[in-house]
Amino acid sequence: MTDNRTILELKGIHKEFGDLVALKEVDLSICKGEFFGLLGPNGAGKSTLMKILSGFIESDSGEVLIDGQTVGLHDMAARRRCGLVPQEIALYESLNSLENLRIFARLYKLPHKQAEARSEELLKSVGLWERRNDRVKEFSGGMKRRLNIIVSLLHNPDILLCDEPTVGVDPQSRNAIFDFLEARNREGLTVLYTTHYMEEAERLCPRIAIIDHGDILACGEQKELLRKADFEREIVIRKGPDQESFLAGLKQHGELMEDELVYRLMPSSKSRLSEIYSALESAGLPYEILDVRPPSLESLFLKLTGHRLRD
Ligand SMILES: Nc1ncnc2c1ncn2[C@@H]1O[C@H](COP(=O)(O)OP(=O)(O)OP(=O)(O)O)[C@@H](O)[C@H]1O
Repeated sequence: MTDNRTILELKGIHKEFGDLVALKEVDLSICKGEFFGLLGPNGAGKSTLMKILSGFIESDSGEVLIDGQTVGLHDMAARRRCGLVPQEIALYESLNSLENLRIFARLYKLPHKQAEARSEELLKSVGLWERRNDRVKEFSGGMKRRLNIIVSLLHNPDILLCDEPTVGVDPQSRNAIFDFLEARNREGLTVLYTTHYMEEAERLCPRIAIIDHGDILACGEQKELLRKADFEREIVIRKGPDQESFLAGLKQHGELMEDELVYRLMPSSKSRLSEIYSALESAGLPYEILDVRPPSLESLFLKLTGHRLRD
């Protein structure tokens, strides 16, 4: 359950790699108990932000605060408030799952009894207890992902930083991961979840920030962001041969994006659907409306950036 107290705050986090600006003065505020999403395409700066938050790299400028206190790079007590689920699987393949957890428990300096009890509880919670003596290299991708997630929870953090934890996971395992994270979030865990999958942000994260080229372009409740976008629906039109004047006509009604097989028109709120239909009708086939649907995060992203989430 979310309460209104800010648990994690980023103020002006800036990071450059040579000439490349990976993060541009990022400000974000995350409340205790939130499931907050950071949505952006590959290369947007999500992992860089997660690495800064978990103390792997240092920002060039800016501050990270937990419960209002500035966190220094080597402030281990504060860093332990966070657990990081890295994008890459970080496990010892030739060891079994219990041995993996024991190694990480030692790194976290957990007392032995506590570590054993916590490992059992966590392995059971992701359905891997029966497989505790099997070597990780024999695991499916989804099982490795689940183990990767619980490693980051061994020390009972208050904040879980999940960096695209479902990359390469089949839909069934993906749902199991979502259910697991949602259950932990209901128990009070604050989750910061990065993804380039719109569907994941839609399902998991009531509040999101959209990031592109290191820049936070929008931040707020999903519903609010979509309501504020100056379009009420998205119209999907099957592509035909290029007709400059036809396309120019459509552009008068709103933002027009070109996809592989379709155009997506995001009509401004002033545009009338009937005018759009008649423009299409007079252009004749093969232009064809395939779908008229409420705006999605994908169309909002297109509108904000001019390109798709997964270009
Ligand atoms: N150590 C580094 N040295 C140089 N450039 C880097 C380094 N780490 C990241 N970058 C660059 O910074 C930008 C942001 O990368 P980052 O990994 O944070 O993006 P991302 O949103 O996590 O995308 P992905 O999901 O593909 O990892 C990219 O252009 C990337 O090439």
